[in-house]
Amino acid sequence: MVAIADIAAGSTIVRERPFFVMPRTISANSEEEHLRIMNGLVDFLHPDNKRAFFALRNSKGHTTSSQVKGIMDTNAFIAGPFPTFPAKYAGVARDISRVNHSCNPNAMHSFETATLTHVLRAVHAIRAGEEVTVSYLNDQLGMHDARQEELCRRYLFKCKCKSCRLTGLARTVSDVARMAINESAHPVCIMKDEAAFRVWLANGAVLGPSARDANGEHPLVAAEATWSAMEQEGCYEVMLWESVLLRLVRGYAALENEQAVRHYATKAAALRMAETGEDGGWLAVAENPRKTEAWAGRGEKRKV
Ligand SMILES: C[S@@+](CC[C@H](N)C(=O)[O-])C[C@H]1O[C@@H](n2cnc3c(N)ncnc32)[C@H](O)[C@@H]1O
Repeated sequence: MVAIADIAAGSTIVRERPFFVMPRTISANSEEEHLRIMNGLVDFLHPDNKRAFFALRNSKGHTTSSQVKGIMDTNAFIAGPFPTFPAKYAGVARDISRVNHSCNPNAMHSFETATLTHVLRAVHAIRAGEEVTVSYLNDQLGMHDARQEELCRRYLFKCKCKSCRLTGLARTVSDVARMAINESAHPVCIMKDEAAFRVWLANGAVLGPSARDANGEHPLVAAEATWSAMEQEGCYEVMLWESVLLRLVRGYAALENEQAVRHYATKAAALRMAETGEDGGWLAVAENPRKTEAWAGRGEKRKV
């Protein structure tokens, strides 16, 4: 899929009802039952949709028991969750199923249970003519060889994305950056960084911008390094990105750096929009940094 116009960060690229949605597994050891249901659902499609379904790529070829299964295994995306049945669901769609994979993707898709639609949104600004990509990986923070192994095992292709085409030192730099993001995303690490940041923030008005935190680091320099690694690799780890951006916004608000607060709050708004379709209150912060709690906190400290 290629963008035919410039697309703003966080905005919707495609919103699409899947041909159908079904549980990814029916129950253990019931491959036959699963196949029977899948074939039944395809038979039931409107002829136009059935043609479009069979026009989708089948990368599994003869390695699967049927063409329908091969197409599903190649193209299905996660759907749900649905409140009625606690299983993982998969959906397949005419356009969204055409989106190629990148280990440094510029879009992400989510599923709206209320409207039964797949939504594809931009993670950052995409220019007209650029390919729109998502990640197929379970572990996007894996290093080059691990990513290639997962894509080859699950989808039988050798990834040719920008990150996978890196060689030599550039590949090592990318692998090391992903490893660092992975470490920062560990819940213990997030909690430790947050605790150190809080101490720094509490003393912020006294310590000033060059102060070190309880870890011996400047918390904003550390958070900025993590954020720039995430941007470089296109890996916005769910557990991590919001805590890092929140730290940057609060920290720069404490230092009364309006431009930096705007910058990071705008990034957070776009990522929240890409994930959920809502900005999570980040746009209000970007519009008025002086109204944030951390800004007021520093003012209060000064009066003491
Ligand atoms: C869901 S389909 C994507 C749409 C497909 N390119 C098409 O033409 O319909 C997935 C298949 O596209 C190809 N593909 C997707 N991303 C790729 C990538 N980064 N590098 C190489 N092939 C890729 C692989 O053959 C993969 O099995």
